[in-house]
Amino acid sequence: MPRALITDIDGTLTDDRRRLSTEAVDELRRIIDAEIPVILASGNTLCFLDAFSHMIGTDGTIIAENGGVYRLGYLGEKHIAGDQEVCLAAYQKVVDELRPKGDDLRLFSSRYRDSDIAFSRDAPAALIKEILKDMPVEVIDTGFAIHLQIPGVTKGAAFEKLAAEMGLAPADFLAAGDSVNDVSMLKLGGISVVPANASPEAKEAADHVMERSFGEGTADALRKYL
Ligand SMILES: O=C(O)COP(=O)(O)O
Ligand SMILES: [Mg+2]
Repeated sequence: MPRALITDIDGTLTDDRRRLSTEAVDELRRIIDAEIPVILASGNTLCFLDAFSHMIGTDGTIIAENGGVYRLGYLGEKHIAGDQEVCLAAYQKVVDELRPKGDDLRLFSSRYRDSDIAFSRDAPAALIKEILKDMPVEVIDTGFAIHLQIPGVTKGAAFEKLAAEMGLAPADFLAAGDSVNDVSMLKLGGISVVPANASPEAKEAADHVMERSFGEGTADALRKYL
């Protein structure tokens, strides 16, 4: 049985409007009080995750920017992976191509990002992938934002490094996620679960698809496996 948790946030602990599930928070606090280690893993920024970690009560062990940034505890070294300059050049190429056609592509929290680029879903990811097909970037549509990240910089890659720093193996973890940016960590978890709203790729990568959606489905998984 798992003895640690790694969980995504948007769509896994929240609903589709990013409203946090109080049921999920109650279950997280129960396992935190049982001294079960928790990694928060998100496409959001480090400062978002620091605030979230304090409000939930975890120890600040986080993966941000889909694995572009990760850190053990609040005081651990802030590891930065990838190359934001390459992602920025790719974003500019997309803007040059699509803004004249009226697509907005608003940047999300760019001043607080160290590794990736995230922007609004104002154009289909498939079109953005086509525009960037000759550039060394991954286009990741999480359902909440589109991210540009360097190949190999994933939540799963950061998960392996953080677990080692924690003296644990990925197989010791229950892994919970909802979207394509969680597949790499779902495949590494000892038991992987997704709520009913998860994307097809995430459902494919998971061991169990919960009956309920969003944070309530994840709360059911935490109750069942931790
Ligand atoms: O940042 C996003 O696009 C989605 O965030 P998540 O990884 O917590 O679901
Ligand atoms: Mg998510």
